[in-house]
Amino acid sequence: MLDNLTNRLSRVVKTLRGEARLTEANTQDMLREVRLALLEADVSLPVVREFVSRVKEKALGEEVANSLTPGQALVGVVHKELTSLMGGDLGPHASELSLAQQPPAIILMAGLQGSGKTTTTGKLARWLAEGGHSQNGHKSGKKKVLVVSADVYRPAAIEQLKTVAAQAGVDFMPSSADQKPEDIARNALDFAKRHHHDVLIVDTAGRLGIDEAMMQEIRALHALLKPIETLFVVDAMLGQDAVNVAKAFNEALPLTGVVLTKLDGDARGGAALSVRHVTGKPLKFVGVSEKLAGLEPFHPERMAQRVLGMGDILSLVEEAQKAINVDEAQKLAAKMKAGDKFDLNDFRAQIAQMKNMGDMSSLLEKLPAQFSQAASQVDSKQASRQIRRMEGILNSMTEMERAKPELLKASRKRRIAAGSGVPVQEINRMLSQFEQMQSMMKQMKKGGMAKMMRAMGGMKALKGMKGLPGMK
Ligand SMILES: Nc1nc2c(ncn2[C@@H]2O[C@H](COP(=O)(O)OP(=O)(O)OP(=O)(O)O)[C@@H](O)[C@H]2O)c(=O)[nH]1
Repeated sequence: MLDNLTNRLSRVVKTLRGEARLTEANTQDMLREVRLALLEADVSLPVVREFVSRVKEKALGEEVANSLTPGQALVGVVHKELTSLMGGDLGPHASELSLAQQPPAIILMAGLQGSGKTTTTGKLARWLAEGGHSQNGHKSGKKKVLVVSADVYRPAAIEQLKTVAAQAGVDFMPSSADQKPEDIARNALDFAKRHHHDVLIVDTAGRLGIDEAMMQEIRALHALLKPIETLFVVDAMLGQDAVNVAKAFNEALPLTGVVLTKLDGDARGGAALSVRHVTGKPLKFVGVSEKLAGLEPFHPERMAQRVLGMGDILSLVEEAQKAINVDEAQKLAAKMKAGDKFDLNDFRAQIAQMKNMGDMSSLLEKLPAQFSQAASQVDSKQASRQIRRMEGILNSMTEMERAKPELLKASRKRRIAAGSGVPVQEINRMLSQFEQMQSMMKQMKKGGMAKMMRAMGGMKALKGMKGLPGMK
């Protein structure tokens, strides 16, 4: 469901690295991606518009300014709004079935032909009989369930319900095509009362499209039975059409909830959000297979998390902050391995990567034990300052100069000093340190080098570099 939202958001989170906070400008891309993802998933346009504007409002609001990173803040806002769109705003138990009625609690099933009404009746009966139901978050035990079909137009429908009732292990009330739907309902209710059923589920006739006769019939059944739950069953594959069907049923009947079936198919899932939005009624269940066990209670929060692939995105946010460019890191490592070709251009690239990985202190914390002792003696603030100064120097040099710093004349060094705001002595010191480092590299054993590379930031990005000795 809504796979694209995860993908698109991941991409946006990546581009947000390095941004200090969410602004009108940098959220624009994100909002466009969210919009596209929802439209691709078949969510209807008005719903998309409203959702996007809510995310925008929240993202630019107060809450975000104080949060850790823009990426996290953003995903947080989308998650919250998605939960609310899926029904989280209706309260924590809105998705639960309500059965708190003098038994039998009656559930009326409504929907188009082929939407999965009969199958869902069987699934629901089984689920209740097995004690899957909970009230206010607490399990409420196994139920004695009776099912009946008021579909007098299609005798096969009655047979079908009989079969699923047997599979579900619940009681089935026979009915026949020559009876009136209301008589069937009355008889079933009477039978359920006499036999102390906790729940009576009434399956109704479907039509190929919305027609007035069908609506009247189900309204009459509703008036007679006064069900505590009137569930609208809708096929997720209907896509945009689901909205119109949902609207018609919602106007004809006081629906209490929605069951979205066939979510296991090619359905893009967006219908769920639209239906929820146009009816204002909670999604209570989703059908995820043809089998009787294929029914899942709907949890807005969990579904939103699943849609967002929350774990993945959050770890991606962290990854993005480290912002290690894998290609770059591999190139550098290859050069360091060679030992001699590592010049100031590479050094500059490396500094940029280290900066992206976060401040020095957090970087040092990630070092393995053998390095952390030395690291603890480093003043990380000072180190960060030092790195910034080195970067200033390197940025003031040309690429050619960085490749062959030994050619730098004194007059040129003075100009670099002026350009970077760092005294000439410090430039000289840096250059000679770098020279030492280069010769050290040449001498260093390859295994030792690999170890050092791995230590630098616990570089996940270097994982793929099997070629280096000492690398796993
Ligand atoms: N894959 C999948 N198939 C489902 C699901 N729910 C129902 N189906 C299938 O959808 C088809 C129609 O389901 P029915 O339960 O017969 O539909 P109905 O709404 O009762 O149709 P009528 O009785 O004609 O009004 C059947 O082949 C079911 O097996 C589901 O969640 N997933």
